[in-house]
Amino acid sequence: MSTTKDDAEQGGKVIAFPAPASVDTPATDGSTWLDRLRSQKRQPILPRYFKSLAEAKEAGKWVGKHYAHKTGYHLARSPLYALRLVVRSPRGLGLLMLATGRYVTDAEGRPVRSETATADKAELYLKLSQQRDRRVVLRWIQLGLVATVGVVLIMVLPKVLPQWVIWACGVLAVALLGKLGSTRDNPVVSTRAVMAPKAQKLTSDNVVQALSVLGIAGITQALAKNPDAIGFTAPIQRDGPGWRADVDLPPGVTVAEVIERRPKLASALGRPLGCVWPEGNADVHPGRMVLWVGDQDMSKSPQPAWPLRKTGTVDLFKSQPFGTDQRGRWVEITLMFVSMVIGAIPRMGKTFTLRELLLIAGMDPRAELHCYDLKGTGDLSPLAPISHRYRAGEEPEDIEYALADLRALSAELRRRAKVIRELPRDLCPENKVTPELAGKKSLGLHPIVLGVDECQKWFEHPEHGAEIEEIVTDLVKRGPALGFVTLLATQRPDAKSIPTAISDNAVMRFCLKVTGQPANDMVLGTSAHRNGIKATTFSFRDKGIGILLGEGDEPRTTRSVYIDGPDAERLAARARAARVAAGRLTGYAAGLDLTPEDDEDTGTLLPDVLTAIGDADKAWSESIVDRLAELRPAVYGPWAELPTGAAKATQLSSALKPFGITTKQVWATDPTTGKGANRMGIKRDWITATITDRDRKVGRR
Ligand SMILES: Nc1ncnc2c1ncn2[C@@H]1O[C@H](COP(=O)(O)OP(=O)(O)OP(=O)(O)O)[C@@H](O)[C@H]1O
Repeated sequence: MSTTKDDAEQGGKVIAFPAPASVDTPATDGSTWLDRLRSQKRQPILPRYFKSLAEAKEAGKWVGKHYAHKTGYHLARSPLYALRLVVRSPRGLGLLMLATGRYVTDAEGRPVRSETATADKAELYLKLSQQRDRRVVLRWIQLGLVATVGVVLIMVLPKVLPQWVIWACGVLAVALLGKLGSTRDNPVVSTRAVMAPKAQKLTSDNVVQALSVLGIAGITQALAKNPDAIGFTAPIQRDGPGWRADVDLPPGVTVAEVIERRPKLASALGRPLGCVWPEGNADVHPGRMVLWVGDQDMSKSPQPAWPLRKTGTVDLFKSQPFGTDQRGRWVEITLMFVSMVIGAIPRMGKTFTLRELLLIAGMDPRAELHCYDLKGTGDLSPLAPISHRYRAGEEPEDIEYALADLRALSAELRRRAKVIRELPRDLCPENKVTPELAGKKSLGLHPIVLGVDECQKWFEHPEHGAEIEEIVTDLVKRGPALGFVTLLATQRPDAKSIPTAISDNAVMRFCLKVTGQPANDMVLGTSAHRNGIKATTFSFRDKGIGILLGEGDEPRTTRSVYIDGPDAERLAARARAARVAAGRLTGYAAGLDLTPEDDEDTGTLLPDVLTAIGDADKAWSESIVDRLAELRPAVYGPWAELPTGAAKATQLSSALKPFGITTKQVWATDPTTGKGANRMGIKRDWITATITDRDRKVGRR
């Protein structure tokens, strides 16, 4: 141990203090040249739209449309432009002749010559006059030559050139003269086909100035000591339809403090609130801020075309485009294995968001939809043609219906748990539903999506509220691993509307505008407001805009896709067609709805199948489906439209499954060819036995 020179003397003894170890590396930050090189982030060589085919196509389409619009705009106005050119061409001709006259007569030298026309500058005047005479002679000769060539051309060309060339030259001459005859204040093309947004450029001075007036002590003190205390880690640049600044806040200041003061920041920058979006970059440190300032308010900026709007089906196990962020980039959402709570004050886009999510789910033909519109206005009615269970309203019979469905879902949850438990490890390594397992019809592990608008009406129900809460809590807690997706929307997010056991277990949250911290934290989680995750800062104009939590680590401000009623119906029709093709049209959508009295499907299917089999003791499923369609076209018509016999058989098999009836290979004769064959079918006895069994159960009640 070394000692310092300042060794202290104590009671005659000399105590040796250890020399303070130097902890700072003197010259550099301690890193090597290679370390510094490695810590640098490489910017992509190619722009994003070159890397993804979809984005390249989107960009190409956009550019094409842009120029097509401009062309169309100007073409529509071309007669007006032509008229202006014709009217202005005489003035153009006059100006041309005037300019020629001035050139030939050397008018530009006149002022100098006049100035020298005095007795004391006579010699200079003489020189200039002689020069002018020579120049004028030369220019007259030039003019003469040009005029002669012009006259000759006018006389000769019409004889040698085709008529249209002469006309084209004439039109061109008039156009040039018309252009010459136009003034700067009165151009030929006086309006623009597209208007560029007049957004102010964002500069580092703007940013520093704005941050300095937010009243954050850490920033104010740091700037007082050092005007460069706010650092910029990259040049301020365009990023999508706005400006992006990568800012290093002074030590000790966090991005959450700035986010909390977003309205003040917007005011300091002189921009609308919907344009100013400070975000944290948690990958770096809590003081690294990405400040994005849009050209337009988020609620007004155009949203790119929703990729799912035109074509395609969906795999719920994969992420799907849900909305766009402030910069117009798609925010994706994976619905499998999550439950979701959507909250907002009325009229902010909660139902639209729920409907969009249910439509996404509906585009996966495997997903079984259970849709409940407790407001009762029919907002979810576009989903009815693809729903397994659907109800609008909160009348006692609606609640009875929902309860029966929930009890069935609860039983299904238990069945699934058993199925998963008993599956071999290699097929089900994580003890949860996988895409492969969901695709196996025989296992019945397809996604089940429950969507409830104004869910508080269920939980607050005086008679059944407690039971509903118990079942939904189970669906939210145990359901995700077993293929249940629960989506709950409410306009009154408090502990009564969505019981805490449910909201605490919802992985995904989407909070549109709310008015207070309790509602904010109810949807986005405890302390969200304190941590700067605030849906209270949205304005009443921010329809469909909310904070999305649960997809990735960071909260993301997201604007859901605007899908109105007719649009939703069109999308649902597409989804229905996909279901019909896959033989997955079930329940309400297939005309086989639940009757609450029996807690299970009764409908008329079994007697109908019996009628379809007729006197025979067995029949092929495809023949039964055809006869069913003749019997009740409105109910079974879509089944008979399936393209193949196998698809019809699958459809009938899934409809009979809830009754415990499994179709099997049966021998029958093809009525058209008269040949016998083995195909999927049903024996009469199976149906009669099931009906007898059911009647016995009902009689026992
Ligand atoms: N993504 C969106 N983009 C633009 N406007 C939207 C969007 N979503 C919803 N809106 C607008 O907001 C209005 C209200 O939407 P919605 O009916 O979903 O609200 P809500 O919160 O469910 O209201 P309530 O509580 O009364 O049912 C809609 O009529 C629509 O015009």
